[in-house]
Amino acid sequence: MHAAISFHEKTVLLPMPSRMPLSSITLSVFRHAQQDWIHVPALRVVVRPPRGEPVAALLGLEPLVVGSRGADLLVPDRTISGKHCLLRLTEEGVLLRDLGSKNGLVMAGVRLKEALLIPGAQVMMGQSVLSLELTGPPQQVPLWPEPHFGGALGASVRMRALFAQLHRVATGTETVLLLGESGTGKELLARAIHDASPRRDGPFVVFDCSAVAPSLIEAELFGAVKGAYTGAIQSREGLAEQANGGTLFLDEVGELPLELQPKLLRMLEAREVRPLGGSSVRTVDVRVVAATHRPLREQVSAGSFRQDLYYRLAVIEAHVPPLRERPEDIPLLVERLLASQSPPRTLADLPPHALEMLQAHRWPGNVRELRNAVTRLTLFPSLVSLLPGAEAATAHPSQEEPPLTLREARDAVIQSFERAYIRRHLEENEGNVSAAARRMGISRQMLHRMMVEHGVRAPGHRED
Ligand SMILES: Nc1ncnc2c1ncn2[C@@H]1O[C@H](COP(=O)(O)OP(=O)(O)OP(=O)(O)O)[C@@H](O)[C@H]1O
Repeated sequence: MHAAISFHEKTVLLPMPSRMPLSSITLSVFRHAQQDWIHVPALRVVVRPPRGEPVAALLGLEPLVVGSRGADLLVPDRTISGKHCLLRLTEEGVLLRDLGSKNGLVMAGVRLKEALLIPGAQVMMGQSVLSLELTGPPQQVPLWPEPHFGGALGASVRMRALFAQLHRVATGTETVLLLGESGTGKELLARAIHDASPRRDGPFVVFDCSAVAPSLIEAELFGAVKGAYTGAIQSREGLAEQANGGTLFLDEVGELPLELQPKLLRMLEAREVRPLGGSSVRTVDVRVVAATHRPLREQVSAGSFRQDLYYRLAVIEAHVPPLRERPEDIPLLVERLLASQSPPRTLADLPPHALEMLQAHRWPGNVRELRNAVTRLTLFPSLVSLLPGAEAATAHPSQEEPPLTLREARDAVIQSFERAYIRRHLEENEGNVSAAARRMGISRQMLHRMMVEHGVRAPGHRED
C-alpha cells in the first residue's frame, strides 16, 4: 500500500457538495487565517484484476505508481508491466501517465499516453480495470509559512507541506522515519526536527549504518565492555548513550544487519541498550530519527528487514520528494548555493540560460548533485553547455516518463546540446549571426537553419 503523507491531526473537513465539480479533484493552494493551506481531494485508486480481489491505494500528495512489481500499488495481473503507470494529483486534476508499459492504458478504444482523470473514469490496463473514486470531502493541509525549515530549503507545495508535518512532530518523542532518494536532504531534515524539538539543547548524534562494517556496528551503536572483542582494551560508550537527552539520527537504517535489528527494537521499545559483551542494560533517553533511500516495505516483504522494527520506526513516516518532482525549488536552492560560495555570487552571475538548464535536468543525485553542478559552474562558467540540464532529462529518464529508445535519447541530447551551444555563441557575439557562425565554423545559412529548427532567436534580433 502506498503511504501518503498523513496530516490527520490538523485536518479540517470541508462540506462535500452533492455533485462533485472537477475543481474538487485538483490541488489548490489558498490562504486562510493568515496561513497557506492546500486542498487535497480524498481519492482512492482501485484496480480490479481479471481474477481475485481488487487492490486499492489512497492518492495523496505523493505520486502513485501502479504495476505488478516494485510499484506502490501492486496488481496481481501478469498482463500488467512492473511499473505500468503513474497517477499524480496536479493543479489541473489527476494526471495518469503510461510509464512505457507493454500493454498500455486503454479507454473507450483509445490508447492513452497521458490523461487527466475524473472520478468514475475506468481505464483498462492489461486485463485489469483501473478506476478513480472519491472517498469523501477534501482535506485542508497546512503549508509551512516559510521556504525553509532549519537548514532545509523548499518553496514547493510538497516541501512546505512536509515542513509543516515535521514541525508538528518535532515537539513529540515518536520515532520518525524519513524516506527519500539519496541527496534529498534527509539528514538536514533530521537536524531540523532536532532543532525544532524540546531536545534542541541536547546532542544530535549521527550514525550511518552503511558506513561502518557490519561487525563493528553493534559496539559503535550500543557500546562495548572491556575485552568484548580483540582490541577492546577499555569499555566504551555507544552512540545511543552519547545521544542521551537528544536525538540519534540513524542514516541508511535499511542497511542494519538483521541480527542487530532486535537490539535496536529493544532500544526503541524499552529505551534500553546492552553494550557488547556486557551483562547489564543501561537506560537511554533518546529520540530516534531514521532514514533510508531503500523501499523498506519491500525489504520487509523480502525478509531482510524485521516487520516489527519497521512498524516501530515508522510511527511517523515522511516522504522527502526527489528534486525532479519539485523543479520550482531549484532557483531558491541555486541562489543559496551561490550565496554560500567564496566570494558570494548571485543568480545574475550565472551564464545565460543556466537556470533553465538546471531546471530541465532530472537530478538523480538530487540536491547533492545540484550543489556539485553549481560549484562546477561557478568555477568554469564556459562549461554551461555541458550542464546536466543541457541533456534535458533524457539521459536520465525518470520513472515518470516512458523510457526512450537509445536513438530517441541520443537525438534529444544532441538537440538540447545544439540549442545551448547556439544560444551561447549568439550571446557571446551580441546577436551577430555571421560572427557567431564564423566562431562555430559553419556557414551563416546553416546557423540560420539551425536557429529556426531550434526556435532560437538572436538576442537583439541582429542579423549581421
Ligand atoms: N532542501 C535542501 N535545502 C538545502 N540544502 C539541501 C537540501 N536538501 C539537501 N541539501 C544539501 O544536499 C546535500 C545532501 O543532503 P543530505 O545529506 O541531507 O541528503 P540525504 O538525503 O541524507 O542523502 P543520503 O541519503 O545520501 O545520506 C547536503 O549538502 C545538503 O546540505
